[in-house]
Amino acid sequence: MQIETTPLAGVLVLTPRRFADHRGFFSESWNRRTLENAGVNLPEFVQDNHSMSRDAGTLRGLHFQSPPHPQGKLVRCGRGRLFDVAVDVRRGSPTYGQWFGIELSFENGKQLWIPAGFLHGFVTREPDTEIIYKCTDHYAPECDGAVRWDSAGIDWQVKGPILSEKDAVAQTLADFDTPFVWESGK
Ligand SMILES: Cc1cn([C@H]2C[C@H](O)[C@@H](COP(=O)(O)OP(=O)(O)O[C@H]3O[C@H](C)C(=O)[C@H](O)[C@H]3O)O2)c(=O)[nH]c1=O
Repeated sequence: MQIETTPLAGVLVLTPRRFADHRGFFSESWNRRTLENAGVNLPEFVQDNHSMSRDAGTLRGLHFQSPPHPQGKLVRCGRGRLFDVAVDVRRGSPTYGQWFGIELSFENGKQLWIPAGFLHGFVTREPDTEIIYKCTDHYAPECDGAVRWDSAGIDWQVKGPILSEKDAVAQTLADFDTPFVWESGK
């Protein structure tokens, strides 16, 4: 397991080992003990999500769940290719409003750990792209929120993305009154 830090404290890039042979490959996509042995203690996951986006240029985000049901997410790409982004919205964070993006694909097997306190979104780079992610809290529609994809200065490298109705009318980051507080060292 390769573990890389990012410029946003708490956000990690994880790359599980792949055992390739003449049939293809095998990989442990999630193993708590492997991470704990490497000094990474993630919260408990209680829900797995899986979505498929038919067209390249489909953008889902920027989403969050506010307290009391904030969600940390461990994200990977099961098929195709996508650009995954986390935006720091923890009040008081030295990187408030900053974003980190990375290409996740079936080919590269990379995963992005995004703690609670971040907006999350992605744009697909290929048709029929599937995203699979583990969440640290259950879906709570009353806590579900969105911030406009184009209001955080993110270089999505996409023009006219395919959006849900909800995402098309979301608030801007400038108008967002974050419910998350920076807890240094977390
Ligand atoms: C998120 C979620 C949704 N739903 C239902 C609610 C809607 O009827 C339907 C589609 O939901 P939505 O349009 O919010 O799905 P996405 O646009 O893919 O949203 C997700 O995409 C971004 C990138 C995320 O990080 C979040 O997990 C989530 O916000 O699934 C559920 O039943 N459970 C859930 O956990």
